[in-house]
Amino acid sequence: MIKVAPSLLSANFACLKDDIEKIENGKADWLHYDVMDGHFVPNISFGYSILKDVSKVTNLFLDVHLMISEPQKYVDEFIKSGANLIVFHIEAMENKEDTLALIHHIKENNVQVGISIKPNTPVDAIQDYLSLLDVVLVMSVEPGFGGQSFKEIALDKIKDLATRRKENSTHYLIEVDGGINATTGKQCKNAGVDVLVAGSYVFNSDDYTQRITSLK
Ligand SMILES: O=C(CO)[C@@H](O)[C@H](O)COP(=O)(O)O
Ligand SMILES: [Co+2]
Repeated sequence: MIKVAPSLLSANFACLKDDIEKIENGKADWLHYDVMDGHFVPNISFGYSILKDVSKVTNLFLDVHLMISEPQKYVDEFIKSGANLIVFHIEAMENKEDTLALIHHIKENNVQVGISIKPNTPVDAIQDYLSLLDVVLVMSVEPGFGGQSFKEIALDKIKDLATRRKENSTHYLIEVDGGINATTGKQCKNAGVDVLVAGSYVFNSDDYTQRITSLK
């Protein structure tokens, strides 16, 4: 069964607790938490203090998507604030040594680890890390904003990641993020995705449960 991870970026920040309860009651599997620093991406969202408060009002698995430069500098704060999964961008890393150190650091803290790739980054850029990852996050929009249109290039990457996983007996989940609705969600499902992130499709609706169900 596919997992659905509503992105809190499209929630009403003045009533976060209510919106979180609604998606939890609506059978969301994960809560996707988008962190933006105004440097790696041209937008600013929320950081670890809000994550800490969020973690106190939900039992949902907290999927933290770090769209920040130098993720190694801040990762401990997100670990302390209740992240269950930390996903960082390969484009934010300077070299292989730092990338491996960050992966191992997150794992040693008993938090799951993922790497994300932007639409123009090939799967080959993360080939060396695939066996170490719990999640690969394929961006189907340029990171930075909710409400954009799905880029089809993500479908080939999902298929490619599913093939590589089979060939190499690795275990990562394939997650897709950006422009997901019932139609694009189905395309991703057919390509072999495991986790659908959906922001505006879920939260710009009067019935979150119906939207989550339609993705499953
Ligand atoms: O990481 C991001 C955007 O950078 C996402 O998680 C968005 O928040 C998804 O929003 P929709 O495209 O589903 O509206
Ligand atoms: Co995201």
